[in-house]
Amino acid sequence: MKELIQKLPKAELHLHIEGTLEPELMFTLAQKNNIALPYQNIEEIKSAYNFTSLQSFLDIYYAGANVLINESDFFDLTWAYLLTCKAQNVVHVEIFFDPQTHTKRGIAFKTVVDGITKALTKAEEELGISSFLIMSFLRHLSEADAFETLEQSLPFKDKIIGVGLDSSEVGHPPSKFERVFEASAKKGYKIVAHAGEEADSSYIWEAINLLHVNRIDHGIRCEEDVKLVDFLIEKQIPLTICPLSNVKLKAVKRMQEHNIVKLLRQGVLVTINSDDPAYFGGYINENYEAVVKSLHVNKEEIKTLAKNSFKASFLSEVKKQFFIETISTY
Ligand SMILES: Nc1ncnc2[nH]cnc12
Ligand SMILES: [Zn+2]
Repeated sequence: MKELIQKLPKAELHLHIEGTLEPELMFTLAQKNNIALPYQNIEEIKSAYNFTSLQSFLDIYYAGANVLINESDFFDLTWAYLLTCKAQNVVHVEIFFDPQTHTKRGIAFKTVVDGITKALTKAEEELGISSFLIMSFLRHLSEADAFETLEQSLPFKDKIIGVGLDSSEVGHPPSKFERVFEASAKKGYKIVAHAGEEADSSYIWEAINLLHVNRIDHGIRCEEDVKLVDFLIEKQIPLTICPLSNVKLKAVKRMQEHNIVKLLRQGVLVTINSDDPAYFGGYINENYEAVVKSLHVNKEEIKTLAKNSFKASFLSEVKKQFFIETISTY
């Protein structure tokens, strides 16, 4: 199975580029940019990654992102991730970035976008990896703040395919951002949102009915509501699930209890993704392997998961079909 997972072409649809900051690069950039870290060495960084909830992770994740200052830092971060994609046969990526995490610290929107997109362009040319960029609004901040970010993004619209919603979920429902998502859709952005990761299934309904999402990020709490699961199946609204993340952040107790395979067998369009791989102990292949090990999926189901990653992507129908047919030959 490990060999099959490695060989299959895959797309990654739920990946926060700030969440690919490995401790080694965090340390190097901190020294280069003269940023104080609350850790003396790489071992101390790694041992801080013992999360009890989404918020306990986010506190450390935002502190880590403080080392990203220059365009070249964003380039190096993104390029390192793309090299891992190449090694794992990930051929298409749809990457999130959190503009507010950086603009709040005085880093220009342009610095962030230029650094990331230069790496994405190089990856297309040199590694054959295609990509789209999605900017996420931080839901713990205000609606006004999100509107300001939407405005800032407009000069870079040709580089950004869509908008998302992430950060602290409970207490910040999709309804808080209904108007800014409506404005984003009017500008032509595609729409995704984190929902039902920690918060209940009503957040998923809101993401569908109020934000009009193209897909749901996480969405694992859909299973609380049979009508919602039926709706996801009927409309084939994709869920971008991140198994290792869910266990690390205690959204799911143990991998053996994860519902991804149950949802897959019911006909939900689920995909496997890594979320913040530098923090959660694995990139995409390690997520597939963890699911195989604990949930006894068979070869055909693995292939379906890989096919789903293309089906749920923003690629053209022709490209989707090409990858789906290629996977069928394995
Ligand atoms: N898993 C996650 N949930 C919400 N916001 C995030 N930002 C980065 N990773 C996230
Ligand atoms: Zn996420």
